[in-house]
Amino acid sequence: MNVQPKASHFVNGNWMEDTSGTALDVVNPATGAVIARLHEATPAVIEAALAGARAAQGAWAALKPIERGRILRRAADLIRADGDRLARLETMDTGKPLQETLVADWPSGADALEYFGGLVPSVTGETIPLGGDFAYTLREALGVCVGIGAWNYPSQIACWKSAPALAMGNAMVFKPSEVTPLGALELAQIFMQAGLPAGLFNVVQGRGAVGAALIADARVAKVSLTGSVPTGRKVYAAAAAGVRHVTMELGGKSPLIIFDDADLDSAVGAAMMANFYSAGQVCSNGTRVFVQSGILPAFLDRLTARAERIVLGDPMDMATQMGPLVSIAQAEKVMGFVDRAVAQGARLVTGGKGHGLFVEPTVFAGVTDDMEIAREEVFGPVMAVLEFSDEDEVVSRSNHTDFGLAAGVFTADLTRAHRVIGALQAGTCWINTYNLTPVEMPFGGVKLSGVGRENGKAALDYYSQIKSVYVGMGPVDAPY
Ligand SMILES: NC(=O)c1ccc[n+]([C@@H]2O[C@H](COP(=O)([O-])OP(=O)(O)OC[C@H]3O[C@@H](n4cnc5c(N)ncnc54)[C@H](O)[C@@H]3O)[C@@H](O)[C@H]2O)c1
Repeated sequence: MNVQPKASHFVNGNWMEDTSGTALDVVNPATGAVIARLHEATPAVIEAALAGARAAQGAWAALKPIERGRILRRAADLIRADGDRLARLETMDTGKPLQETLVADWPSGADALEYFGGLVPSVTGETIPLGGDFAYTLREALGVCVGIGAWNYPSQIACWKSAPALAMGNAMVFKPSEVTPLGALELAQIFMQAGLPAGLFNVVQGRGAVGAALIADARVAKVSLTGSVPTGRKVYAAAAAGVRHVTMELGGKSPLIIFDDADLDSAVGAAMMANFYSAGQVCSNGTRVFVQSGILPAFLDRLTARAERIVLGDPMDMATQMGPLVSIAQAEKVMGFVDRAVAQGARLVTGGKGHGLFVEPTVFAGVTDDMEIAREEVFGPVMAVLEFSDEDEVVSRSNHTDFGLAAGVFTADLTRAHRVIGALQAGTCWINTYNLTPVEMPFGGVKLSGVGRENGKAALDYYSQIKSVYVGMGPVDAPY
């Protein structure tokens, strides 16, 4: 399958190339082969993208919302009609197994386009009676929005950001992760086929400096980043200089709490989904698995048996359940965490070996709160199991982190489930399941894990601003 795009960038409705930009080779993580050669955006490309977005946005915002929504819903249909090819491309770009990319990545992106396309015509302002006079509010677009993506769900991220942005009448300049640049270019083609006017969705490639150049531009009203906390700090600070709106979807070290009375198989299944899906490269992963003492031996037995059956291999093979990590740098980083966890006294229950970009599903037990493996985001298939005895203790230990992206609770006692969720400092929570992120549900973090929400009705608030209009109905009574 030839995946070399016609050019590196998609700007103002056309492919755009500038070979004076630094080379950007796209590597298939499973084979090591260079599958596409791109160039980073130069100042000329960035200027063309921002100018095109600025020029197109006003007329787009002036359309009836139902007309904008129709184009997004058409884009969703086009994605679904081409689902197999798009999934293969995503697998070649990321290394994630086809059995995942067929159901999770582009399909979730299509859901977002359909959802926000259908939702936006129902967005209204309010009228405020003031005793004769009255006020009303309008929800207006922000203008030009910049989206910056991570490499773990590149196409889903591009859709999750562009769908609410475009629905509300904004234009977007999207910079994919330099590690996975291909999916966003496909999305740009899909939007054009669906009838999106030129200039409203632009893709520019590049490393962090290209993202930084976009954010610094005075034409930009908002930046939405999916990335790590260190990058989030930089992007947030740069956006603050121009007082721009932000959405920050950052990292996590989320707790998954399993009480003695939980259904064992469901809890084990969820813990695996929370650590091994996408080879552990999921921001909301429940990487601190707190297990109550009474169920711990049975939990570890069942978990080990199931983890050792996970099929690692060629991600294009439908039998493969776990592919390589996205890059050799990421694999080396993950193996560094594994080695240090052993050195710090965590008990390796299963896995622990790396084979190039492939890392075995790994479980550590006997993990204590102070170990690095319990404090830092690993972003690989590495689960840390921590023992606890009572509810107050586990809530306090769960919250003992600067992150706050997600959390999960497994128990048969529903009162306890809601009580514990109420006490956890996390933006996205699950009871008796884990890592399900339907587009209807707001998603995002608290504390260092982020600001703002993607998905759900809430996301539209983050791509719009309120205009208040006071209407005077009588003579003006001036004191002078
Ligand atoms: N909360 C979420 O929704 C979510 C989802 C997926 C991934 N993540 C997080 O993303 C991280 C993994 O992704 P990554 O390694 O690609 O993240 P990263 O922070 O290294 O990069 C993210 C993006 O930011 C860009 N960037 C880097 N420096 C920049 C700068 N100074 N200005 C503007 N842009 C800049 C990168 O080029 C990339 O496109 C993990 O921490 C993970 O938890 C969060």
